[in-house]
Amino acid sequence: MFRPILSRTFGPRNLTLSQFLRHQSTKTLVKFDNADVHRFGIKDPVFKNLSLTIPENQHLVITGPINAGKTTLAEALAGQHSVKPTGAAKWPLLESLPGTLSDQIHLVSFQENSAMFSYGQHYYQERFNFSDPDNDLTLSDYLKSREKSDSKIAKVAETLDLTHLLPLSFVKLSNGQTRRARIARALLGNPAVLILDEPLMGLDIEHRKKLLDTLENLATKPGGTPVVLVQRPQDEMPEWATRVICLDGMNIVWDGTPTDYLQRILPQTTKEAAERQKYRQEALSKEEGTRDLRAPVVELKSVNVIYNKRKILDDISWTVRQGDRWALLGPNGSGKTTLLSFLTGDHPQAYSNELSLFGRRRGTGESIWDIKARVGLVSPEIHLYFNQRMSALEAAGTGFFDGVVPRSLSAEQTSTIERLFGEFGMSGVENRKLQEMSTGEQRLVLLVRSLVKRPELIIWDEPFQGLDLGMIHNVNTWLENHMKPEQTLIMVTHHEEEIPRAVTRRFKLGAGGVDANETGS
Ligand SMILES: Nc1ncnc2c1ncn2[C@@H]1O[C@H](COP(=O)(O)OP(=O)(O)OP(=O)(O)O)[C@@H](O)[C@H]1O
Repeated sequence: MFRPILSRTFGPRNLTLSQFLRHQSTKTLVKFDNADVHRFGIKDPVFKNLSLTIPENQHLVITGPINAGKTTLAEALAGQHSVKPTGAAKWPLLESLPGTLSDQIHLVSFQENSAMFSYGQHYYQERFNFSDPDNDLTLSDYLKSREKSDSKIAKVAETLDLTHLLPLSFVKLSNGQTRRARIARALLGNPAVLILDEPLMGLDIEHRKKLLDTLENLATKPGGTPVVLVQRPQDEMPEWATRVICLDGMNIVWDGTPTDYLQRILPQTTKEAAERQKYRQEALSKEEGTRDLRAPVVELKSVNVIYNKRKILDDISWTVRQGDRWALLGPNGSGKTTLLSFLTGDHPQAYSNELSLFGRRRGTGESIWDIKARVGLVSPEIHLYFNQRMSALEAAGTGFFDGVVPRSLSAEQTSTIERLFGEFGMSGVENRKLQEMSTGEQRLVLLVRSLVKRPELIIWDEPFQGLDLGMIHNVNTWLENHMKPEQTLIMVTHHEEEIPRAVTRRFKLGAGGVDANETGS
């Protein structure tokens, strides 16, 4: 007896006939066959004997810890590195298309890197100068430099929730808005293949979902664009991903389905979440009854910030006391960075609001530098100002002077930095240049910079961008074991699961800074 042909299965993967025929006609997007991948100017290959085949209908996620080789693999897939022997890397799907690989494959990186962005032409406080007209490069101009058609721009802007920001100066966009703008520009390029390196970084939960939905649409529609995502292990796995590759130490160490991948990491994340909650509750109950005795470090009373008739912060009141550890939360554009700029002395509207810092009302004679001397700050914006040729020691050392230009350091200052590098698990990093370091490592250097002068108030705005779980663990251990009880911490994150367990309080801004609320845990 024969089974009817339509109910028979074919091939090693037991596909139905129609699946089998589709499978047979599926082209290969890229194939590396025992390839040695070389970086320009470096003798030894960065990947040795790399064998990897990606069919066109596969939706690939590349993940792994810091320095695992994720970005290098993405660059290799985009044809940006030389490969030996000749012919060991092929892009069969693209062979018949006009142009070069770089015309067809767009690799967009979202890692902080001052060289990628013309921020240097601007001064740091410029963003907060509400009266500056929008006659700079606007978001609309920025998108037009890639695509002239207004209707195409309007469509992409709507998909990524950027429409209301089109007339605004690019420099005034919030961190998450800037990233969405860069993704919009990448989508407007209409590439044959799109590779995105950490696109979720800095996006709030709603916009992460929106972006993944947009990419799903792009990748899975008939005749869609193959999309490859590079992500941190702890990032959301898109439902439409069909394959996950894990790298470590410049090797592929795991290759499988998203379901198997999630099963591998789920038990660990669930256990950690339960431990965090328990630790926080204990810390909160310990301080019960004593908190009100501690001096206020920050007091905001009915603070308002309005830009061009738009209320960014609306009637915000908040008291931060010495030794508090706060998470400042809220969606992209809700005003978190604006609020923090009040606390670092950078916002011109601080004087017209009721604000006291370190027990002194703003506008009663102290300078910006008096305030900065008592505050240690890390933020994605500050990161952009660092010259990549600086060494880790020089970059961290600028924290003593509240600037971004290296100055000579005393032996005592150098040994403070060395001690902090050790406490953050990065001993021996002093002479490495920033440009040789991953984003996460650079961010750790800047975290050390924020601590060198042992500031009374530590402000970490999205400190964990680009950090892997091991590095986040090191920072948490530092907070628990080395932060002084009298030091105060305020940190911003978009990832609930990344809030260190030592951080016991939350202050949440709603869209437009309204509905601010305060919770103990
Ligand atoms: N000078 C300005 N003129 C007009 N609007 C501005 C100006 N500066 C900032 N904005 C707007 O203020 C809002 C708040 O920006 P802010 O950077 O404080 O948000 P955020 O909560 O830190 O966002 P993210 O999570 O994306 O970092 C944004 O919508 C931004 O576009």
